Amino acid sequence: MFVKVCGLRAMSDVDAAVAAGADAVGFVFAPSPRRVDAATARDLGGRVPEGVLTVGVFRDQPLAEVLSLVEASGVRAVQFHGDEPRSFYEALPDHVLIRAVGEVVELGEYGEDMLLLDAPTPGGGVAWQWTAPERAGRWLLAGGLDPENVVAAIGATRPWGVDVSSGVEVRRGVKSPELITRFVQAAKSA
Ligand SMILES: O=C(O)c1ccccc1NCC(=O)[C@H](O)[C@H](O)COP(=O)(O)O
Repeated sequence: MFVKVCGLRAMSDVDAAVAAGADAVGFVFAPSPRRVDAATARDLGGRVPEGVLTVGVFRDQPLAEVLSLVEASGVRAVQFHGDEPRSFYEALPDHVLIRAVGEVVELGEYGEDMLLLDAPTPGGGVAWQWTAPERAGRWLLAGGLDPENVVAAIGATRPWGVDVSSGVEVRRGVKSPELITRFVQAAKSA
């Protein structure tokens, strides 16, 4: 089970995610209470071992801004959370690409490496009618997951991976190392 913890802003949270066995850590560059600048993402990403993916999260930002933040932060993966066209994906041939969608689409349509099936409001902490795509593949379930419900959610949809943000926070934008640890361990045990 691939586990991504998103919206990290503090070293203690990155360390907790890595220690618990997370496969990816996300830094939000889109407008959000969780937004970080490129220098912060670079510092946080520098704490992460080679095998853990650092992901920059964007939503409907201009391509020039995306490319500049990706370069300055050094993230190895990019997650598009808006209506970014295919050309945005084509502009990043050397990065792992995650396409966030609100409904099931064919994996790889835009050249993405993974799909992320999410609630309509990203990072909103609201569970939706979790549904699995008909075809298996590299897709992540997201939206309202937390340490208490992630095992059942995985059992119901059998995703390739899961992604969490609000469910490991004590308040919006403030993560809890303890909740991060519990979430990653629960997802890995499912
Ligand atoms: O987290 C945000 O504030 C955010 C803002 C704009 C675009 C994407 C954003 N987050 C994307 C994520 O990957 C979240 O982890 C995912 O939507 C799940 O969020 P949650 O329901 O809070 O667990």
